Amino acid sequence: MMMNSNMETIANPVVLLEAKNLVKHYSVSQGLFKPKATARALDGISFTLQPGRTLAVVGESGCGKSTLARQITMIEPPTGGELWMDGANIADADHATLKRVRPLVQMVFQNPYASLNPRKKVGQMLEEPLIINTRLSGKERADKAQAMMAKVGLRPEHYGRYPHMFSGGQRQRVAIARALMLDPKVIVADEPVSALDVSIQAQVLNLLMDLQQAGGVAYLFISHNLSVVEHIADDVLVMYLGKTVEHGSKEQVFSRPLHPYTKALLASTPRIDPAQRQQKMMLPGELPSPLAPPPGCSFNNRCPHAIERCRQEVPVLRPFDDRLVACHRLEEIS
Ligand SMILES: Nc1ncnc2c1ncn2[C@@H]1O[C@H](COP(=O)(O)OP(=O)(O)OP(=O)(O)O)[C@@H](O)[C@H]1O
Repeated sequence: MMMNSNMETIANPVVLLEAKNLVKHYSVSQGLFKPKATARALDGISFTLQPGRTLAVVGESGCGKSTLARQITMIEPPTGGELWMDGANIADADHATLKRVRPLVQMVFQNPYASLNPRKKVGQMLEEPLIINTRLSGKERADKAQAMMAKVGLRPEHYGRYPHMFSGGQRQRVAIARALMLDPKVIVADEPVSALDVSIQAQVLNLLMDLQQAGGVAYLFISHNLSVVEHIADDVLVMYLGKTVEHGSKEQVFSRPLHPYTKALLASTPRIDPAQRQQKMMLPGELPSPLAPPPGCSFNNRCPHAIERCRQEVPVLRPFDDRLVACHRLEEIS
């Protein structure tokens, strides 16, 4: 976790991907004869990803996590901000640059039942990215696919099988293998274990961690499940209505959450360690619509500490206690 450019260079000189003030707005129709509204799905998100590290992005459904995934994987361009990867700002890159950089970021989706083509055998699915992006021979592709299958814990005979012949956990292993075929530097994993049985989740998480240790890939790990995040993350970015409210190391955020929203999220998560259990604090109300966020701090209508200033002034994300937090009242409530 880095606070400023000096610390960044000292702490870790290698930054694989950097998002600077990333913005994604969608124009939304409100019906006939009504002007279009703007949904601020991402409203100025910044972070860096380093090799071998996992940044978890957490927040309630609708806070903008999947929108962020689509920007990082270059599925759609952001409305504003910068996204630096391999020396290029891919938020504003030409076709040739995108073609070069795209293979460096791969995605693992939530549902391995939907993300794998039911008509293709595992071998075909693994070799497809190689056919498109490399000039390897058929034999070389098959060897690479088999080697990757071994890495993710699949057996050689799985090569000729279709997805329906696998369990959920095995399908997710296939999806992970496919994501790794082009040796990406970054993998965006969007709720990669939430569709799996709880008994299988730890196996897949451990596989992701082993692969990271062996190959140095960075994960942007999107999840609403904080128990899973506690298991896998190095750093945590908490999002609320398209904005970062808290961003720090997992240890800092989990052991001493500062933003009232982070506190509420953690309080609603079952913790194994009794020392980490907190007084239950339920979040009142629902996440406001990104079409009409409340003025001032977007969390003010649900925050137990909100004062008049919170209803008027947007809090900036500022360094506090070795992390970044956006709250006017930190000094009083921390
Ligand atoms: N293509 C789109 N057009 C209009 N609004 C959109 C579009 N995509 C996302 N949004 C809006 O942006 C906000 C963020 O959506 P997003 O799917 O990124 O949230 P999320 O945190 O990933 O939620 P979930 O966990 O349910 O997927 C939501 O209010 C959503 O309605």
